[in-house]
Amino acid sequence: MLPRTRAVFRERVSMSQPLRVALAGLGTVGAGVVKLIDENRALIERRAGRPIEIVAVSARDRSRDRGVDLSRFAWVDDATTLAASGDVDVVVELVGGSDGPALTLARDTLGAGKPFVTANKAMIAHHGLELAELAEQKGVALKYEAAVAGGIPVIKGLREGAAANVISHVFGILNGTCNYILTEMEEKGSDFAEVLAEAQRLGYAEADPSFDIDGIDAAHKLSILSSLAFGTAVDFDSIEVTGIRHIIAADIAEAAALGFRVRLVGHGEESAKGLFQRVHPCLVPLSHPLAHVSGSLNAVVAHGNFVGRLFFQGRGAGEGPTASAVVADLIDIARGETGPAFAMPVAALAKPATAPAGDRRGRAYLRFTVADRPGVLAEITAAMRDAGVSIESLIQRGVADDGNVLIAMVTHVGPERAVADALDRLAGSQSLAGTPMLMHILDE
Ligand SMILES: NC(=O)C1=CN([C@@H]2O[C@H](COP(=O)(O)OP(=O)(O)OC[C@H]3O[C@@H](n4cnc5c(N)ncnc54)[C@H](O)[C@@H]3O)[C@@H](O)[C@H]2O)C=CC1
Ligand SMILES: N[C@@H](CC=O)C(=O)O
Ligand code: NA
Repeated sequence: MLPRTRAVFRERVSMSQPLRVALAGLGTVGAGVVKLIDENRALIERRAGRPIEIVAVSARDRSRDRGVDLSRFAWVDDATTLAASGDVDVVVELVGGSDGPALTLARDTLGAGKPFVTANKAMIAHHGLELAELAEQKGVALKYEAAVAGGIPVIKGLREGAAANVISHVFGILNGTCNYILTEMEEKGSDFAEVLAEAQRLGYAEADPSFDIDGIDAAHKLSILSSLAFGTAVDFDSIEVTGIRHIIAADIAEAAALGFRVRLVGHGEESAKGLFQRVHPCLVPLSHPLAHVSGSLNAVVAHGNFVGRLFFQGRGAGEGPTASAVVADLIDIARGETGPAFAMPVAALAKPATAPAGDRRGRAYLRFTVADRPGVLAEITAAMRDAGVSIESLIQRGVADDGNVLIAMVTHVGPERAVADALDRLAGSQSLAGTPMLMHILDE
């Protein structure tokens, strides 16, 4: 054992050495990290207390022009070998995918006792607890600020800033692609497919964009946020997930006529009934701040028992904002941070039961496309009456090109199970020309 003065001296020396970074994945985010470190190098060194230097990179295609000079870095064909390299202090994974090379690299890096940074919410949602345990055993950091809400420092905000609070709710707009699509449809009346293609071009969408539009990406992020907010084990499997695929332009127009905007919202709540988590398109009243979160912006709201309501907003996707979060994690590591990856050590995380959705109360939006004949509206309202659902407002639009009529309504506050019951009563009705659309209303 070194005498104390020599140990302190050795630590000072290593803290003044550059932090040597290996980067796996040079797509939207990876290229952004290279650009950010190049542009803000001097500032980062002052803030981190030591230089942060990329020393090795790996991607599928070596020849692609990414707008950055890669010739100064060692090129590695097999990213999984980066973990074992003696020249690398920390590995950054920006490849994606919950399993495969990303997971191998995470296990190998942490297993080798090196810190690991990732933007990969799919991997953290599915394997975060295992990786966090490994990081704890090895006494190194597992960091993933970019994985939730891109550039917004919401992981830090909940894990550190709000750490002294009991948090009862966390909810927000967690997918930039969906928010961009919904906003463009609302503002320009654009077509869904056309806007999705633009979101892909801008680098917002996942490799498989169905993860975005079917709500899976938002669910990955929600599972992580809930864990941080409530001190519970990450629980992706119990999340109820509905995406935006079935929203039509008329829903957006009717919502606007009724005083709402449509947003994909991830919602986590912990109560005596257990943990409730849902991702679903919601109608958000214009008076609510989330209604004004547009384009690729994300926002997260959390309620703490001492701090009150917190509202985080910023860019949730894209090269610059995501790189900003990745490099912030590197700065923490350069400063010597090694705390638990989640709200507390993995063994201390609670495992609550799943709270039943039907017990919840609220208002709902329902849209029916129906045949234009007498008695149809009466049939729908009778199903509502029989299920105990009270209607607050209702719009019926005239005959469309296909001969159908659109009926949109907002219910009064009531149990969600009653609305589900009304829809069950109408299932198979000859009057309906398509599956009804149900969206809950965000009233908190
Ligand atoms: N694009 C965005 O706005 C955001 C992305 N993320 C996450 O960041 C990660 C990266 O996303 P993007 O940069 O958008 O993806 P991308 O598809 O643009 O880039 C992926 C990169 O990984 C490389 N790659 C693929 N397989 C590889 C392998 N076996 N070995 C080495 N490299 C390999 C590809 O060649 C490419 O350079 C994903 O986990 C994504 O979910 C997180 C927040 C925002
Ligand atoms: N595909 C994601 C990217 C960031 O996480 C999104 O659209 O939000
Ligand atoms: Na973030």
